[in-house]
Amino acid sequence: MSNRPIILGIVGDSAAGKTTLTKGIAQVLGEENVTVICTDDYHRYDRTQRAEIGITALHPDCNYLDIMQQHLSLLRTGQPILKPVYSHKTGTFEAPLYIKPNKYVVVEGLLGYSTRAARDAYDVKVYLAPPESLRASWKVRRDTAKRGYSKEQVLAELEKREPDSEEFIRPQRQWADVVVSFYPPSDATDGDNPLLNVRLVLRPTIPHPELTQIINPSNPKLTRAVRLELDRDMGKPVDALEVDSHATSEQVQELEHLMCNEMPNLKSVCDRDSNPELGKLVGTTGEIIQSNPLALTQLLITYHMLKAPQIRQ
Ligand SMILES: Nc1ncnc2c1ncn2[C@@H]1O[C@H](COP(=O)(O)OP(=O)(O)OP(=O)(O)O)[C@@H](O)[C@H]1O
Ligand SMILES: O=C(CO)[C@H](O)[C@H](O)COP(=O)(O)O
Repeated sequence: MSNRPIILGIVGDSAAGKTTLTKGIAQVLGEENVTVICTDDYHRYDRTQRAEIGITALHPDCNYLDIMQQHLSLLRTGQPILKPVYSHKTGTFEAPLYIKPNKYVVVEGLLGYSTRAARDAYDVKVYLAPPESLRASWKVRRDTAKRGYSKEQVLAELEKREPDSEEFIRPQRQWADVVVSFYPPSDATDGDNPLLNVRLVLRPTIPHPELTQIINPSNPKLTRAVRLELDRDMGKPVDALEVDSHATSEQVQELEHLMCNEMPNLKSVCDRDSNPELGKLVGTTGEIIQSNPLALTQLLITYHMLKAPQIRQ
């Protein structure tokens, strides 16, 4: 089918930032063009049952991965699904939802790359890997504010989940085309809420924008806060692009133009005036923060979504 939806996967551990990044991408692509699927809806057991059985939500046996896989295959060919619904508010299941895929589908969750058939459904695969200490602080803040847990409960849950994180979640990093790690700068002074840098691991599994100009020493202005280097990730050679939080808008825009000039469709996205939400984040006290590393991450992923129709079989 030539005009099937383009499917983006965003996988990572709990509170790694999947929903936050998904919202940013959907905003850039136009909410009306995007169907968002959270794979938490494929949990096999509700919260009480999980506690009784002594299984964590991260374990493959705790999820209907076969049904998730079937649904991904249906969405890939543009067909509708009847999706289960899990509520984080109540910890129980609600009535299923009829979902017809839009032009773009973003599938975010814990175990999206855990089977070969599921992995085959995506056009672009992203894995989120913040440092564990940052993820823990995000999880404490989010679960106490929005999911009705105490700080002690969240910390105990993180400890209980660690073996499953190690066995089932983190190995999925190897399947990603892009690994995104937001991290605090080494000289961060802003308590637990510093503006974050980003490191983007670019695997040669999809064609990335031509960015080698960045490592050209004739452009030293760009190399300070924006760096591209050759590296290894899980033993395999990769490019690693780093953008510091103090990169100026001018520096970031130079990088953006390298991407945007290659992709005519992306030009309208790159225009900050028509996309004022690019890189915007809600801070701890509800304040709006502008993050250039986030803006660039959103743009790179959007680049791949827009480019996917040109390279799909
Ligand atoms: N790029 C970021 N910069 C700053 N804070 C972030 C960023 N991404 C996520 N956070 C913080 O981390 C919290 C958890 O993020 P989010 O809800 O997106 O995680 P998730 O991976 O979708 O979690 P879950 O799988 O448990 O639903 C957010 O409420 C936000 O406070
Ligand atoms: O890791 C998670 C992903 O969001 C959740 O904790 C998991 O979905 C279980 O949900 P709950 O915390 O509501 O019991």
